[in-house]
Formats: sequence, C-alpha cells, structure tokens
Amino acid sequence: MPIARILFPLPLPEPFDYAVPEGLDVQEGAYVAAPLGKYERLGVVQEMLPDSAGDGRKLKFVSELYPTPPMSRPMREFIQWAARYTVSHPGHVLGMALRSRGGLVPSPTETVYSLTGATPARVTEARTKLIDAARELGPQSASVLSEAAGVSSGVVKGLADAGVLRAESIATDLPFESPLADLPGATLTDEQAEAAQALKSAVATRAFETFLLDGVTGSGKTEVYFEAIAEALKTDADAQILVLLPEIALTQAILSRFESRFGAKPAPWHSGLSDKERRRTWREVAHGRARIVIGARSALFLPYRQLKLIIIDEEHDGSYKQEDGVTYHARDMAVMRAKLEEAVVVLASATPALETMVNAESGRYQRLKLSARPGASRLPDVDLVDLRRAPPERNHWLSPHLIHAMQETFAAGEQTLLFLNRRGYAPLVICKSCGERLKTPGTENWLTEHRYTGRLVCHVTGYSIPKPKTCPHCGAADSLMGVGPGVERVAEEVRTLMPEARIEIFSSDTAQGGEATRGIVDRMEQGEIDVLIGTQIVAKGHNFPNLTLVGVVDADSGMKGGDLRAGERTYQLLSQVAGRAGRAERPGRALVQTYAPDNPAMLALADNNRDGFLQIERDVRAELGLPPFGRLAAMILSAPSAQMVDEIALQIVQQAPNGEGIEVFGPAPAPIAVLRGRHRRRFLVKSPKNIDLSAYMAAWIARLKLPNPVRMSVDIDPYSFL
Ligand SMILES: Nc1ncnc2c1ncn2[C@@H]1O[C@H](COP(=O)(O)OP(=O)(O)OP(=O)(O)O)[C@@H](O)[C@H]1O
Ligand SMILES: [Zn+2]
Repeated sequence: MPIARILFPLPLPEPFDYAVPEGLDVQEGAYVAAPLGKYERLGVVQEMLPDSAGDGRKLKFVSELYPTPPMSRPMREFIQWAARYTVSHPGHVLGMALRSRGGLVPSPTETVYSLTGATPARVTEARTKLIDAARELGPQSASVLSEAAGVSSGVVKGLADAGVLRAESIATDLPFESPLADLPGATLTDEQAEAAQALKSAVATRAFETFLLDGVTGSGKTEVYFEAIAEALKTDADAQILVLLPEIALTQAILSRFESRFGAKPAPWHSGLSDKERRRTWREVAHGRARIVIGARSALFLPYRQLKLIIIDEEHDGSYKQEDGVTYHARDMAVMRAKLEEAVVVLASATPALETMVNAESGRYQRLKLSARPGASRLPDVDLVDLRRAPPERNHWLSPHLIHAMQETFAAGEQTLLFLNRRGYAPLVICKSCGERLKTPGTENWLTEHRYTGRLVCHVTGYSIPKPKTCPHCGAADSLMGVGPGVERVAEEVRTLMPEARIEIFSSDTAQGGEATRGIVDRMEQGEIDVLIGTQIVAKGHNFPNLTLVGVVDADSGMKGGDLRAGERTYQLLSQVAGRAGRAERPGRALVQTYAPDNPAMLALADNNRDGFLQIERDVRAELGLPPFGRLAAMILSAPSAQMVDEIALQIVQQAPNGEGIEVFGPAPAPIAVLRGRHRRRFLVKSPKNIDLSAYMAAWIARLKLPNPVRMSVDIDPYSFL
C-alpha cells in the first residue's frame, strides 16, 4: 500500500505517515483528510513514499481526498523555505495557504427562478408584483424575488407550480471572467515603452528575474506593469499573475482600473472579504482558473498552480510586513517565491526601500526608471513651512502660510488635501483637575478622543468606551480635555476658517467598507469636496485631477521614537502624499509644516532629492552595520506578569549560543510593552550580513524550555522598534 507523508496546518514539528487505501488516487501535493488525535484533519501530502516505507508500522488511513488539483511543488517548497526563514513550524505556514476550507470543495448550489414566458391562469396583485420583479432582476432565489416584490415566498412556489417560473439549480460561487490580453492600453511615452519592453521580454523568457520599477509619483508605473500582465496572459494560457498592494490601497478605484484594462474583474484577496468571496477566490486560484489576483500581503500564500508574474506595488510600504503569528515581509518572500516558480517579479515604487535600492545597485535587481509624468502633468513643488517662525495660533494646527494657500486654492475653484496621520479628534485625553492621562486599562496606550462617535478609543487594542462625564481618576465633572490634533479637530478648524467650503474627512473611521470609500473618492473626483482631510488612507493610488494643494499638518509626527526606518518612512509617506497634487493639467504644490526643517528627510523632500537622502541613510546604516548591511532578528517573550517575564528573560539570555560577530541586546520592553494583559520583553540580535540568522535563532530556541504561561516568538528582519 502506498504511503502518504502528510503535513497538517498545525504547530507540529513534522509531517506524519498514512496508508493510502485502494482506489484513492493520492498524489504529491494532494489535499486530504486523515485522522489525527480525536479529529479528522485537513492536510497536504508532502511526499509519496514507496510501499516498503511502511516497514511493518501500523499506519492509519487517509480518509478523504479533496477534489482540488494538488498543491504545486514550488508552492510546497516555498512553504518549507518560508518556515525555515521565519523560524516557524511548516504547519503554521501551511495554515496561511489554507485560509478557506470552503474553497476545497465545489461551490454550493442554490435554486433560482426565472420566467418561462407562460402567463398565469389566475392573476393576483401579489403574482403580478412578483412577475415584475422577476422580469427586472433576472434569475434569483425565491427569497430575493419575494423580498423585492414585497410578497410572501409562497407566491414563488405557486407560480413555479403553475409553470410561470422555472426553477434551476446553479452554483453560488461563479467563476471569474477571463481577462483579455489584447485590449489597448495607454499610448506609452518613450520612457514608459522602454520599461514595458524590458518587462515583456523577461515575461516571455519565463525565467526568474527581479525588477525595480522606479518611477516618480504619477509617472505611469501602473500602465507599465499592465503591459507586463498582458504579456503574461498572452504568452501562457495557464499563467497566473499576482498583484500585491498595500491593504489600504485596495480600493474600488484600482479594481475598476484593472477591469477596464483587461475587460474583467480581477480575483480579490484581502481581509475585508466575506467567507463566500474568500472561498471563491481560493478555489479559482487553486484550480488555476483565476488568472489575475489582486490582493494584500497574504495573497502571496495562495496556492497558485502556475504563478508567472508577481507585481508588488508600493514595494516600500510598511504594511507588507506581517507582525503577528508567522512574521514575514511579503516583498522579500515574493522574491523567493518567484525564484522557486521561475517567475518574474516587479517591485514598483516612487520611493523604493533602501534595501531594494541596494539590491538594484548591486545588480541583483534590474532597475527601470520613469523620471517624468506623461503629458502636461508636473511633479508638485514642495515647500517647508517652518513652524518655529510662523506657528499656528494657540490650540490651532494650521499656520498662516498654509491657511492663505488654502484660501487661494479655494478661490481658484481647486481642491486641497490636508494630511494628518491621526484618526479621531485628539490623540490624548487629560483631566484638567488632576492631570491624569486616560489610558487603556492595564496598558500604557493613550486613548484617542473621537467626537464623531463620542467615544474614547485605543488604536492599539481596539478598546473603546463612551467618553465619561467625570474623570475616572479624581471624579471631577467636565474636566476631560482632548490634547493635540486629529483629523476631526483639523476639520473643525477648517470649518471656522472657510465656512463656505465643502469639507470631508477621509479615514478608516469615515470610510468603513468599499461603498463609503467609493463615495468619498467619487465626490472628490467630481469636485464636490473642496477640502479633504485625511489619514494615510489618502496617500496612495488616488488620482484627483482638480487637487492642486497638499498640506501636511504635522510632518514630524512619524519621526519620533528610535525606529531605524523613521526617517525613511517619513520621506516615503510625505512624498507619496505630496504626489497627489497636480496630477492633471493644473500644477500642484505641497506645503509641509514642520518644526524640524533641517532634518535630512525634510530637506530632501523640499529639494526633491530622493537619491541624496537615500545616500545619507545608506551611509548611516553601513556605518552601524544595520540592514541591509547587517542582519537583525528579534525574540519577543510575554508572560502574565512583569516579574515573571523579566526572570525568564534573564535565563534565556544566558542560553544564547555563541556566534562569530553576533551581538544580543536586551532584554528591553517590546514596542508594545503590554498587550492583551501580557507583559512583553524583547531581545534584538544583530549579525553580519553573511550569517544565517534564522539558523542561529532556531538553535537558540532549541535549547529553551519555557514554563507554561510564557510565550515566545521570533521576528526575522523586524520593522517595529523603540
Ligand atoms: N502614457 C500615458 N498616456 C496617458 N495617460 C497616462 C499615461 N501614463 C499614465 N497615464 C495616466 O497618468 C495617471 C498616473 O499614472 P499611473 O497611475 O499609472 O502612475 P503611477 O506611477 O502608478 O502612480 P502612483 O504615483 O499613484 O503610484 C493615470 O491617470 C494614468 O492613466
Ligand atoms: Zn481627574
């Protein structure tokens, strides 16, 4: 009897062997169910072993084979590689590939009713209403039809019995429409055409290659990679294409752009999908029928059959780093996956990460440059507003200079975008009587005041309460006061300054779900908003033709804390935001309010000198041996009490293996020192570039015996510091 070695999506150290019963055609990569402990569990066959491997062992049997094509070999190799790299169990990584069980089986069916053309012998008002609804809506379920007609569902049954409606069973999850490769794209500029040609040749060659598509904001990076997608669709009838976007950029606007370029909606994958949408995308990807997938970082772990092209748009974006569970950076993983799949990978950005630039300079990545916007559109002028010289009025946040520019813009019939990366009304609430700062219980996280909902909200844990009438600390009445600006407060200020202007807030609070977002984007595009005040949700992907002024309310907010990438991230975010201005005929400008106009990131922004800025960053990191010139890993410990975690941390550091050139720092409080009632400590490990830091961390962990309530996780290439 053949033997299947099965990996389960569980934190187990290794796969298990099972006998395959006669008549079950189990192959490598098959999705199967098998008994494990008390349960039947889903797993994936890693390997088929010859009968002899049974070796007299008494094996349990594979109990079920799912009707899904086997997981491809490159995908299985990718899972093993990712597990090793991130120091995780392979089963954990497999779990990320199995995010929809419903996708493993065929779509459920439902009964829909449509008109046969026959007229009923007996006509009632209810029947007439229902027939009208069926005519208007086409084939629908009984409940949809009866609800639309406002009659009971018995009417549907009556009409079906009378031969007026025909019942039909159809799949609930429809396949995605096939994209078309040969619809015309934009007429490319010379520079765009050259970049597109390089990508197309690589795609046609079907070998692994990594590109950096380095183009200023609005230079047509999307148009260029559309050409590569079209080429992949053309070259290989089975090729699948993955486009990764930062989650917040996955808006209707970009989906519509894909739809008009390829004549079909791409398959979506992100955290906002319903179970039904999720299983549909998963199933269609696993069967190789979804050709273009557009998703957030986790879309990288879908079981493509034939992945030939991966695009990572805004490759520098911080949201590609997964911070929970298996911690990974989707950009770096994508490059590895492309290598295993022999695919082409394109990293697109106007502000590439330093890591990526260094890879491009060393020739590991091929760099394609777009230096200008097409047509009349120009990059905006960026001016720094020195708040030390001309500050806003007390308890106000807009400087006279910015206010003046906003009024000019409004008078010219053009739009302003104010950027402030703080949701709500005020990021801190204090008591005027006793000075207490309101925090989430058991943590050091401040509560943010949200006036719109009347609540105090913790943006780290999600904890929220109605704003108390009295101070929870001293009991004083009406003593709680919001300190500092959030978007709601800036909106209030703009309202008093420009009472005739139409003002809206764009943040994850006002734009929950696709429809609300669509509404704001539409109104902005149609010119129905004069001043839009937004968080980083506005920074990406939008083209507002009449937007000519961008005001950055607080450019310094991202610079605080000891984060290694704070300057780089601030530069990236602000040039991204500034790049929203002047995208059509009218020229744009950006005013950046700062108390630190001499900071290299601010100077580079004003001079549009990205490469100069990166050079400074690069020198600093090379000097300190920090990434990409050295390597970092973090080990995070947590326990229910501070004392317990501190004791364990001291024991653990004793057991760190010796390694040439490896330094262990800490323990120190982790970036979020208290999370869900657990106290966290962190070690930071630094090594030279040529050291296998994953192997070092794995060796360290292997020595540890952690008592029960203590938990430990490893973060290779950590991104959050402090
Ligand atoms: N060759 C072209 N002809 C006409 N319009 C173009 C051309 N290239 C780009 N555009 C238009 O210019 C705008 C910006 O292009 P696109 O969104 O592709 O740029 P991007 O570099 O991806 O922008 P972002 O800065 O948002 O990343 C879009 O409206 C696009 O349709
Ligand atoms: Zn008080």
